[in-house]
Amino acid sequence: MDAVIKNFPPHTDKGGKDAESKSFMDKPFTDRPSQEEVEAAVRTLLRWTGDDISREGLIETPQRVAKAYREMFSGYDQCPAEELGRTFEEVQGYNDMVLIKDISFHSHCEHHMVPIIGKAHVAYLPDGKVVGLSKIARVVDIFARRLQTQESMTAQIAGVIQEVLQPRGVAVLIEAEHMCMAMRGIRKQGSTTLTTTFTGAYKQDLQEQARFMTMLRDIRN
Ligand SMILES: Nc1nc2c(ncn2[C@@H]2O[C@H](COP(=O)(O)OP(=O)(O)OP(=O)(O)O)[C@@H](O)[C@H]2O)c(=O)[nH]1
Ligand SMILES: [Zn+2]
Repeated sequence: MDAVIKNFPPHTDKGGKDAESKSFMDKPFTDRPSQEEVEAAVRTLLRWTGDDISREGLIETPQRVAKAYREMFSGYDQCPAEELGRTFEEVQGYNDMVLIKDISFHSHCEHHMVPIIGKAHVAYLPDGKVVGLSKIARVVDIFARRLQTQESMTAQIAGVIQEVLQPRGVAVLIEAEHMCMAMRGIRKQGSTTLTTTFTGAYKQDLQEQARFMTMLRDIRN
């Protein structure tokens, strides 16, 4: 698996503006440690909690955590652009908004590595072709299963859809609760953060933006 990942350009190898703008399209380069190294690191963290790593309930925890991390961070093994590669043109000339709302996701904040739990709402204005609806949700999941800030994730989702599908515009709204603000630190439960990214017509035309927001709101009420 690692060999496959390494065939993709490293995301740190930004040779210029083009390379940077395409960086979200590739699978990030990861130089993964061995299973033994990961399990040792988890044992260190367990000791950091103050618990006894030799007690029965914790013996297999390092192995379980390593497995859970591979699942929760599987987005590093996937290329979001690939998911959008298959499009459909036979849609009877439909070129109005396609809105996929309430795409639930779990991510992890890159500052504290604790969960971000939220929903993404994604709309685009087709330009002659549409993409399978599930593929939009797959793109959300791929970016969610990486270490994130909510701002980056919002921009990445909009960016890859705009770049690969080339619609007239993309609108992304994410609403999420950050556990690093609820479980620790400031400890504010129930506070939600909203972020938006608009491209193309959604950026240029405030009426299109308003239509997106209205459709989200009206469907809810
Ligand atoms: N902008 C942004 N900030 C985030 C996100 N997730 C977490 N944060 C914030 O990242 C900041 C990190 O701040 P630091 O002062 O470096 O770290 P800290 O001492 O743990 O901060 P506190 O959470 O205030 O205790 C915090 O204010 C978090 O609320 C995100 O997705 N976007
Ligand atoms: Zn955080």
